[in-house]
Amino acid sequence: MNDTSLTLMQPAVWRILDANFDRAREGLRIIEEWCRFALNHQAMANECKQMRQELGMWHTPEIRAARDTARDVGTALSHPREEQRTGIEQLLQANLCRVQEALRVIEEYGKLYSPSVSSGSKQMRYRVYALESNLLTYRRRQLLANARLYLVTSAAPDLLLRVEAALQGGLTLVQYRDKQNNDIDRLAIAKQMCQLCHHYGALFILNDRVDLALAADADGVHLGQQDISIALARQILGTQKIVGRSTTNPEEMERAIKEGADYIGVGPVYETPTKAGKAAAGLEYVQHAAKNATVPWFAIGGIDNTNLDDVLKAGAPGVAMVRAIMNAENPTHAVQFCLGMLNRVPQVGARV
Ligand SMILES: Cc1ncc(COP(=O)(O)OP(=O)(O)O)c(N)n1
Ligand SMILES: Cc1ncsc1CCOP(=O)(O)O
Ligand SMILES: [Mg+2]
Repeated sequence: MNDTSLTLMQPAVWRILDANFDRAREGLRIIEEWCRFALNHQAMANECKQMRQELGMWHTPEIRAARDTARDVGTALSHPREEQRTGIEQLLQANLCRVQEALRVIEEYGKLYSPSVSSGSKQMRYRVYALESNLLTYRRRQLLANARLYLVTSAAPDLLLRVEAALQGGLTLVQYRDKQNNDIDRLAIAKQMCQLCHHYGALFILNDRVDLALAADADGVHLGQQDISIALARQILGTQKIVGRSTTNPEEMERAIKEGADYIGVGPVYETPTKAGKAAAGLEYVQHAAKNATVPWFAIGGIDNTNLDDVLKAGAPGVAMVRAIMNAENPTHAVQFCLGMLNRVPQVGARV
């Protein structure tokens, strides 16, 4: 490019850089506020702050002087998706994308202005990708730590409608458990259920199958005692996904926690046709877990509104249910009733 065309082009490049320095800083500020005031996460808030300050140093007076908002034809442009935010996940995701796009623009047009700014913007974009992963991971673990009610699904002709009804009741943790369908149907259902859960800000866990959990981009997998190791599950899913393990006695609990389970199932508390042939572990094991579990845990097995109070009195901070919700006439009301009982009992000790 010759000097003349470069000189003619320069103001336009400065305007582009000016707009994108602003976009990147504004987006980072929005994410920083959530990290600071909602998550109380100083490290992530500081990471946003440091990147904003670096962008401020690159945003020179000559670039700012090129601003011409009056003649900016883009100020009148909009899209419905820019106007709506259905939840905090979508708000954060929209601003993370905004920052990443702006940094990509700065990287490209910066090549015509300052190679160091261009390369610096590229490095900063990777920091924003890492921030996005860390934010998502933190959000998953926060949701898991705060979950009191865990729906484990069973076969139903209106499965997704029932799960949605349960989510509308305030459910925040769902496990898709499917012992009948072939893998093609399982994966199709898993992808739909995952999308549904995320729309409601809930976690989606897949039972048994790490491969399908990976393919469906589930938030995690639940492993039984006969399933693969947690280490192998993490090798396949990555370290940012949730891995749960079933336990029926103190030895299995100790082993599950030692191998790094993010949460454990404790049960079956009572015998249940949903898992026929499995002996009940009883309330004694719930009491043992209440005294000894050092990770989030959920009592499971034969629990419904007739015995939930007993399970809570035994010390369970959270419960997993299949029939009590899946077979309920109104899953929304069933979830609301159980959450009402669960939330009346303060969570004893940290669930993290
Ligand atoms: C929360 C929770 N706890 C225990 C189980 C049982 O899982 P598993 O032992 O793998 O048995 P199946 O569910 O595969 O029959 C669970 N699914 N969820
Ligand atoms: C999957 C599983 N693991 C232990 S008990 C159980 C099933 C619980 O089903 P329900 O809540 O209908 O008794
Ligand atoms: Mg299993």
